[in-house]
Amino acid sequence: MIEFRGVRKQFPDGTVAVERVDLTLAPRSITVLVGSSGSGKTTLLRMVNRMVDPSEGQVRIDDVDVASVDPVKLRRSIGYVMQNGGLLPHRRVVDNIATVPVLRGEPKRAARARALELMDTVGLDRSLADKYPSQLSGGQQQRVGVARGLAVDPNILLMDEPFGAVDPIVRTELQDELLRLQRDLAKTVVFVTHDVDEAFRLGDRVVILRAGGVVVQDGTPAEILAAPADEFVGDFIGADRGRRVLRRANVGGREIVVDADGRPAGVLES
Ligand SMILES: Nc1ncnc2c1ncn2[C@@H]1O[C@H](COP(=O)(O)OP(=O)(O)OP(=O)(O)O)[C@@H](O)[C@H]1O
Repeated sequence: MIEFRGVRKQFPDGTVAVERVDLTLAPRSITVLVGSSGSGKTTLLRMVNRMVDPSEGQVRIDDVDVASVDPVKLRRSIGYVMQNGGLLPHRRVVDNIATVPVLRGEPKRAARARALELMDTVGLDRSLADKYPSQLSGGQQQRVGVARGLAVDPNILLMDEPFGAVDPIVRTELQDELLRLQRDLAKTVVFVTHDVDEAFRLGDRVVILRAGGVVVQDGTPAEILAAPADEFVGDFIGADRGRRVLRRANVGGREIVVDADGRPAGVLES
């Protein structure tokens, strides 16, 4: 379980990135932090593995204040997937995946064998193992990033806009893959995005932030859609603009559902 208790972050230049956040994230589920650029999502995420330390408050993992844990040790026990995969360009795919286990002292052969298994897990063909990141497509690179995040067999997986740099079709594939993986692996996932559709698709729970790092709403996608906390949230999720409004329509005696633009969205079961 990850807890943020009265967490605030003010950087030395005076910028307040996170303003007194209290959150408890359920284990083995996906929590998505969503908000526009600069709303403090990345800062909040990085406090979990101490890439950023809070100015006030505490972040606790399973009831231990992370401030009391050696940051290097902490970072090597938590999976971290960043935008563009964050891969080392001069290392082969298999070595990229095995990086942290090797740093932790695992024998190279065992780490490489496990890296190959992880390639299967994330849907990468093993024939790509000896390629360099630049020889892979964007989607394949993101999969390598996910495999690398899983390589230390972490309980917690932090994902910072991991699918931001790929086209919409690949993005949907990667989202499906993450949901499938999560059904099998059941990690505690904290996922950052600025895309509301991605947040609603992936999140068991969604935390909406606004500028200055203030949490404006926190709930399941259904709760947020049913009752946006305020105008800001309504506007942010597109409810106010009618973008998410679905209507019934009757076509040839069968009831279907159409979206705000009149496009068919599905059929209505009685
Ligand atoms: N090291 C730093 N020093 C000063 N200000 C910073 C630092 N890191 C981040 N900030 C500021 O803190 C605020 C929150 O940044 P953060 O990266 O957490 O936002 P974000 O919601 O993740 O944004 P994005 O979606 O653009 O990545 C921004 O105003 C940013 O400019």
